[in-house]
Amino acid sequence: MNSPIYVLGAGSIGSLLACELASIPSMQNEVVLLLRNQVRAEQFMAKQSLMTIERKFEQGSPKIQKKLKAKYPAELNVSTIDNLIVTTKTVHTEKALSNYLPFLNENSNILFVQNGLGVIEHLKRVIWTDESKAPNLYQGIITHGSFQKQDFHFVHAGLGNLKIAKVPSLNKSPAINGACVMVETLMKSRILNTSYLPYDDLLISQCEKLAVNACMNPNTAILDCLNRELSNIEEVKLLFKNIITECVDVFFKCIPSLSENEKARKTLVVPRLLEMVMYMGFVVCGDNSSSMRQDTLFKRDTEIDSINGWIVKLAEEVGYPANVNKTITLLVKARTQINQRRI
Ligand SMILES: NC(=O)C1=CN([C@@H]2O[C@H](COP(=O)(O)OP(=O)(O)OC[C@H]3O[C@@H](n4cnc5c(N)ncnc54)[C@H](OP(=O)(O)O)[C@@H]3O)[C@@H](O)[C@H]2O)C=CC1
Ligand SMILES: CC(C)(CO)C(=O)C(=O)O
Repeated sequence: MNSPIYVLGAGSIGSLLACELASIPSMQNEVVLLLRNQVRAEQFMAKQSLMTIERKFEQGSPKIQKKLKAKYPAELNVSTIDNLIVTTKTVHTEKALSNYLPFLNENSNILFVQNGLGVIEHLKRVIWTDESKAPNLYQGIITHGSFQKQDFHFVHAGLGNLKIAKVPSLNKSPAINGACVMVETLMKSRILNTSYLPYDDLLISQCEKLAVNACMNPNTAILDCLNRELSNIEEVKLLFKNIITECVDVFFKCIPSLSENEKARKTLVVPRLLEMVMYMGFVVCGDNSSSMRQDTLFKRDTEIDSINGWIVKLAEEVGYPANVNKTITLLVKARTQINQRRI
C-alpha cells in the first residue's frame, strides 16, 4: 500500500477495521484515525495511542492492541486523501466528511461501512453533483458485531463478514470499477472475512440487512429491550411482517435495478426475510442491545432516517403509503426526544 488508509469514525466498527488493517504487515504504519477534534486526539494520546479490541468470539477473549496514528481536521497536513473508510453513524456522515472534502478528488477511494441506505445518494445530491469529479465510492455491508467497553476499547462480540461493492458511476470507465488496493487490503484480513461483489449483488445484501435493522433496531429502542426479548411474541412477528412487506414493496417500486433483477425477485420475499430477521435478531444477535437502543439510551441521535425513514422517504416519492414504517419512525423520534430530555 503506497498511501495511508484513513478511518473516519473511530467507533465500534471503525476501530475494528483500523485494528484489523494495522495487523496486516504491510499496513503497520499506514492506518490513520481521523478523530473529531483536538480533545479526542489528546484523549487517544492519553491511551498511548493504543486501540484495544477484545475478540469475544475467541477462547479467553484475547485482546489485540494496536498503536495507531490519529489526526483531527486542523492538524491534517497532507495534499490528498487517497483512501478513506467512513464508519460514522449515517446521521453524522455529511458533517464529518465536510472537514475532509479539500483532500478528496476524483482519484480518491471512499468506502462507506454503514447500515441503512441513502447516504451515498444524498452525498451525490449535495456534494458530488458532478460525478466526473466525484471520488470512487464503495459501499460496505458488515455483519460483525462490536460495542464500546471503554474509550478506545471495543469488544468484537460477533464474528461476521464484510461485503463490498463499487457504486456505479456514470462517468467512471469500467476499468476503475474493479476493487481498489484499499479493498484488496481489507480482503487480506482473515477475521474481517471480506468479499468484493458486483454492485447488484451487494444491493440485495444491503436490502436484506435493511429489513433486519428496520425490524430489530427501532422496536428494541421503542420498547427498551434486548434483541431476544422480542422473540416468541405473535404481535411482534406480525409487526415485523408488516414492516418487511412495506420494505419489499418499496424496494421493487423505487429501485429500478432491483425490479429488473431475477435474483432479487427470488431473494427479497417477505416470508424468507421474516425468517432471516428473526434468526439474525433473536438467535445470532439475541443477547445484543441494538445499536439504535444504545443510541437512545445514551441520548444520541439515531440512524432511523437511513433505515425505516429511508423507506418512508422513497415511498412518499412514489405515493405509496408506508404507514407502518412511518409510525415506527415517529415513535423512535419520540423515544429519542423523551430520553434526551431526561436529566
Ligand atoms: N456496532 C456494530 O456492531 C454495527 C454497526 N453497524 C453500522 O456501522 C456504522 C458505524 O456504527 P458504530 O461503529 O457502531 O458507531 P459508533 O457510534 O460506535 O462510532 C461512530 C464514530 O463516529 C465518530 N464521529 C462522529 N462524528 C464525527 C466527526 N465529525 N468526526 C470524526 N468522527 C466522528 C464518533 O466519534 P466520537 O467517539 O468522538 O463520538 C464515533 O467514534 C453504523 O452505520 C452502524 O449502524 C453495522 C453493523 C454492526
Ligand atoms: C442486527 C442488529 C440489530 C444486532 O443488534 C444490528 O445490526 C444493530 O444493532 O445495529
